[in-house]
Amino acid sequence: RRPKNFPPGPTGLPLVGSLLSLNLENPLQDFDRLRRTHGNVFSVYFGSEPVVFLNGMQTIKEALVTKAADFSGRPQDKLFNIATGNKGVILSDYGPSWKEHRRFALMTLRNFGLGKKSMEERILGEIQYTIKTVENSIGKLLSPQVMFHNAASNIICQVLFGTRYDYDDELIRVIVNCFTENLKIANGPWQTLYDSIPMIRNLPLPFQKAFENIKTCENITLRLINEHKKTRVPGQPRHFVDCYLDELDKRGNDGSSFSEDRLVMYALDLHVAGTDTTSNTLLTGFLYLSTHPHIQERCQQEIDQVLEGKDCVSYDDRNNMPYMQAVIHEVQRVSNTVPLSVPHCAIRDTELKGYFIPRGTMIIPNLTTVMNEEGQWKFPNEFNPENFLNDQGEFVKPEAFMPFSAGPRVCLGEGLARMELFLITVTLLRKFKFTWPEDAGEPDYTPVYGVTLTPKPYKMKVQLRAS
Ligand code: HEM
Repeated sequence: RRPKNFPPGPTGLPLVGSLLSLNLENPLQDFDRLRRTHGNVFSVYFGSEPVVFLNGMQTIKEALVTKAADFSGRPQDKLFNIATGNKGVILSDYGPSWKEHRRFALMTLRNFGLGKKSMEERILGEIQYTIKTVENSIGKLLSPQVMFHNAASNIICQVLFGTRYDYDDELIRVIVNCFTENLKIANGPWQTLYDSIPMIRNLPLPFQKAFENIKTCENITLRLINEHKKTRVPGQPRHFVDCYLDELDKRGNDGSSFSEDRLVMYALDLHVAGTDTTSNTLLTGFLYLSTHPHIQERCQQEIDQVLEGKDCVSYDDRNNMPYMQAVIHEVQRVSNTVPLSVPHCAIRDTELKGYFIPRGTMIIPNLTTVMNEEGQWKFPNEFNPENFLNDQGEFVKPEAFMPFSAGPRVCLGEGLARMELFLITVTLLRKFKFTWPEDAGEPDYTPVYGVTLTPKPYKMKVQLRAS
């Protein structure tokens, strides 16, 4: 039974709650239906645990920004908290250790202390390999899935370890396999069963694979970190790992939460958070660009004009490319890459929109309901860069643009992700023309549901543009 004045929602059954009435393959439509019945704040029982859903820009901002001190926790004692030993940053609860680590990453990623090579150079370096892959497909069909996945993964590896890996490298293959399997577990019934029925946690059921996968990734990352320790010069960091080791030296035994043990999980967290998200957004982008030739051509006109005489694009060029900026933001809006954000948790007893929310309640901000919210967008249900342009053709960002969520937990890699999306899209559009194959039938824009939304596999035709 719901606590008094708790957000309304469907009646559940003992033990399973409402799970049997949700389409677990893709519950987004069910959540939409519940919103229409119960309003912007409703609750659903996942097993015996009540979970509160937040919908629409106004409600989500009120919770995550205005009442940030009440809503910025993370649920604890769940499968992935236990499997990661709570040592990363994504699932770490609101508190000094999360705050210190978050601040450190933001500072380091903002180019302070990453060594001689800036973030931009690292991205542009990796793009050369992407160009080669596309060049090999000129006049043929290109399946961009693996290419974008590797580009995003390698950019993070460049930031973390100053290294890139060949596309068929064994180490990357193992890590990617572990991530993919764990994302599937994170999104499937075994995680729910583990979380809601504690007495089955030690049984040899499929969720044990999540523990094995994390151990495998930890061992690989630990080996890499140990190799870097042999060649590092203290005070001259080459990458994120060196910066962290310098920070450890500086702190000594000051009782802070920094430790080598923590670094391993931290590096893995950044890798997992930065790979599928960015690559799925790029995949969605090129699906729309290859099926909307007039939008692609208008981007190319702007790119040619602004970059005339320049060897390669720089991130600053975005300020002279309002149309390109609008297209990339529109791609992020329609790709809705992280549809349900990462679950939050109420840090103390609180209230929202007149409802009582007890401490420890799991909170899910449904970002999907903001990305296509009626009244917030000129064209909420179509792919149209006009959503980000004013009458003078200038780039404007509506308040409802929040694919990275909002508040103190807002995506820590937002700056890096935006730089990647801009530099990769502009470089590829400048050099190549992408078209939808005549015999491929109508494009299917419906994504495959998961922790991140993925476009269905597709192929595009590639031609070299006249220089
Ligand atoms: C298009 C790409 C990306 C999208 C759409 C995206 C989206 C998100 C979202 C929605 C969250 C949850 C925020 C919340 O809890 O309310 C998040 C968290 C996070 N993201 Fe991203 N992200 C992207 C790229 C990246 C990259 C490249 C990195 C790596 C540097 C990264 C690192 C993180 C981390 C560490 C968190 C957890 C932050 C915390 O709990 O304090 N993300 N991201």
